[in-house]
Formats: sequence, C-alpha cells, structure tokens
Amino acid sequence: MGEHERPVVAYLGPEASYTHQAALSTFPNKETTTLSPRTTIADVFSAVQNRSAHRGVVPFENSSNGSVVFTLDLIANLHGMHPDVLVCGEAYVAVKHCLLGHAAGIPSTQKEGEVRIDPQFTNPLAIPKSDLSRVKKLYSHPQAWGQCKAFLATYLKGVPRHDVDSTSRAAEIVAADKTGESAALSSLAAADVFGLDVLAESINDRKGNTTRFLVIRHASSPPLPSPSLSLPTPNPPTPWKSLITFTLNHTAPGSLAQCLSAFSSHGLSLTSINTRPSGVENWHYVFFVECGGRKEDGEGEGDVNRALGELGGVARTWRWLGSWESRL
Ligand SMILES: O=C(O)C(=O)Cc1ccccc1
Repeated sequence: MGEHERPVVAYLGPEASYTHQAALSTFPNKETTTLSPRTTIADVFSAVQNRSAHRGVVPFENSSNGSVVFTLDLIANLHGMHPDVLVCGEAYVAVKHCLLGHAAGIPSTQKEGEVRIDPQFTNPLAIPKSDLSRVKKLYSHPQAWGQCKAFLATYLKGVPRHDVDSTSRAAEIVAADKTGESAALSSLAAADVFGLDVLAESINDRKGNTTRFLVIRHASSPPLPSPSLSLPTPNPPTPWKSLITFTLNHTAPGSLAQCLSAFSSHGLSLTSINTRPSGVENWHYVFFVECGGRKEDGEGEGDVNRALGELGGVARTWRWLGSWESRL
C-alpha cells in the first residue's frame, strides 16, 4: 500500500454480510477507509498477511452458537499460511436472521399456536410472513443454522441445507435462482441489496443473538490506527484483552493446570478458553486463552509479559496473538 493510498479494510463479503456491518461500525469514515469484500474468511487473512489490506474483519464467535472454527484455525496459523496476523480489535453486532426468498404472493395461513412444535426445540420466536411450501433448498453460512434451530425444525423440516461462504453470498445465490425454490438465512440489509422478499423476520432462537468479530492486522502494522481511521477511544478508556495460544507437554501431569496458573499468578483473569485439534498429532490440541490486560512493548514489562514468560517455561509452544481494547 502506497503512503498516500486510502487504507483498505478487507471483510467477509459480499456487501450486506454481518461482517460488513461489523466493518462499517468499526471503520465508519468512508472518506478515509475503503471497505473491500473478500469471498472467504481465509481470503481476509491472506489479504492481511500479504499486506494488500491494512486491516481485516472476520466473525469469531456467536452468543448462542459458539466459536467460528474456521477463524480459530486461521488465527492459530494451523495451515502455516498466516504467520504474521495478529488481533487488534473487536466488534459486536446484533444478529437478526431473516428468511429471504421469492414470495409466491400467497400470504402465510399459519397462525401462532397452530403449528406442531418439535418438542426437541423451544418455540420459534417468528412465524412466516409468506407461504413456504415451495422452498426446496436453503442456503447460509454454517454458523447460521445453529442459531435458527427452532424455526427451521418447525417450518422447514427436512429441506436440504447448503453451506456457503457467508450469509450475504447465500442471498446472492437465491436472488439468481428465479424458480423461487431457494431461500437464504441472511440479514434484512441483504434483502435490499439483492432484491429479495423477507419471507420471515427475526428467525433466530434467542432474542439477544449477537456475534463477536475480530479486527486483524499484520504484525508490522501499528496496532493503533490513526484516529481518523476508526472509532475514537472512549473516555474513560476501556479495559484491554489479549489472545494467547499454547500447546502442552502431554506427558507431564498437570501441564494444562500449570499453563493456566501462569495467568492467575500474575493477576490476569481468563475470559474464555477454546481448543482445536493441533493438526500435528491425533488428540493433541491448541488451546486459545483470552485474558484481561495488554502486552506492553518492553520485554518483561507488565503482567501479560510476565505471564507469557512463565507460560514459556511450562508450555510446549506458545504465541501471543494480539491485545486490543474491549468493546463490551
Ligand atoms: O458475516 C456473515 O454474514 C457471515 O456469514 C458470518 C456470520 C454468520 C452468522 C452470523 C454472523 C456472522
């Protein structure tokens, strides 16, 4: 990127994805930033790794459905393609999924209380606005199915589901299928952008359904962008978070407990812990830990550096993957 070019922020597109909403809320200034859609989460990581983008925005975890495993694997660099990508921010977006498609012009005759609810699930919060009997194919990002279980089990039981790269890509595919047999789990914004009808609104199981997104940078790019590029720092300043991965010495009893106590012995509280298969040996894992606090620049400075020093003595391998201001 040339010195005077506008910084590019790559996000999981196309336009009207939830990740686009997260990118817009983090980088609201159109004059100073160019938002650039990418096809897959891996493409966003590659754009940051090869420095064709200054920042990237990717989905990380959902309040009702848990982690986005694609992102965990990429951030841990399990495939060796993104060794220099670090986290430098987060954003939370309220996710209200809609069923988008081509309305047949027949209003739904279904009334609340009339449908047979699958006893395995809670009652769906939404009822369809249109007749869904001609929907034969569903498209969405794999994260979305698990957030809309009750609606799907009640109104679209057995309809085949197709995983695609994002919820807005799902809307784009459905817009191209003029038979009217396809529908997408996607956002209200995507209905507008792709000219689709809203067949049902707010079909997620839980009212407060929220997704957390990460902002990523190249290790050589300064962690704090110029103030014109993103949101101003709140006053008083918010707390920081750090992300660390580590692997264990499997033969040493108590190895995991020792790794975790590296954080508590320096007064750092852990806010989340995740694991993914290491990809090296069966039943060996990469642990992802988020703790409060910020890694200071000087080695040995601050609690996070001191905890990492102790972790280095007990873990098989470890990596610090970034510190950023909490947006919670
Ligand atoms: O950003 C999107 O649209 C995605 O496809 C990822 C996603 C999926 C489900 C909820 C939030 C984000």
